[in-house]
Amino acid sequence: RENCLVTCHVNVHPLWQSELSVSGGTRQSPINIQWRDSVYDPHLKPLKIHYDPTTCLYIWNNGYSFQVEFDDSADKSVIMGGPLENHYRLKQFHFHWGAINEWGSEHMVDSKVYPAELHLVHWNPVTSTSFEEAIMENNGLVVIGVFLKLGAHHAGLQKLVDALPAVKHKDTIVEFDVFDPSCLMPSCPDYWTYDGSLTTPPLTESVTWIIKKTPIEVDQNQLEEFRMLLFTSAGEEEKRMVDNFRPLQPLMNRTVRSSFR
Ligand SMILES: NS(=O)(=O)c1ccc(NC(=O)CN2C(=O)C=CC2=O)cc1
Ligand SMILES: [Zn+2]
Repeated sequence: RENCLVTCHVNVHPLWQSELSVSGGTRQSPINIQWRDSVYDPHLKPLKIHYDPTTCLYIWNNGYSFQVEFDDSADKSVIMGGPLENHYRLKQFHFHWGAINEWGSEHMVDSKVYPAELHLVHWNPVTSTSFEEAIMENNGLVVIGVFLKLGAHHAGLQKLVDALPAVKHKDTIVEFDVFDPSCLMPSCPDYWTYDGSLTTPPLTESVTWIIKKTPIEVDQNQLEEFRMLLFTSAGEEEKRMVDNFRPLQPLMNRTVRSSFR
């Protein structure tokens, strides 16, 4: 007897309903990372991360996700090494998640989807004079992707979760003065890297993606706090902020490199 559960999900967020893909895009994100097709690159160095917790400024709800913004006026919170030729400055981090634990991440690994994905967004101060300029530059940005899986309570994340009720509605903001996002990094150094794009408009093909192999664990309550946020502003009919991920994009003529055998 055919007994299958078809878990399908239709992304209805207006942003992706029109699924505007950059016309003629050849390096769009997110993608499904096929582990067996990724190529080990022995020249890839370990990623070096130096975040200064005092560069943390505030959290805000931008109508797509909640975002933590950093003071990027100096080389205080930077990453280097890995596939990078110079250092990149941390500008912001945000998350993507689903309405239920069965989906939510943007990238997938061998078609495995995670309940959520963290993006730490950095820009190249050597080739650009501002984040806004770097968005338009080829390889102007580096985004580190970290998968979240259901498991143990994440103490570091909880400080962030406790602030979410204050940014429930779109365009609300709350001060968030000291936070070290390296507490959200898995201890395993392994990553994949490939050339891609922003996953929300302007979808520019300016991103060197670094996707960590090992997920971090968060608990059910923490994921449910994400799902209490709203896409909508105060006074509007409430729309829960869930399923804020872009559908998979074609790999086209790209190779995903791995830092590990
Ligand atoms: N999901 S992702 O690919 O990491 C992705 C990352 C970033 C952006 N866009 C921006 O950062 C736009 N932006 C500015 O220009 C200034 C603040 C701000 O949020 C879009 C998508
Ligand atoms: Zn993102």
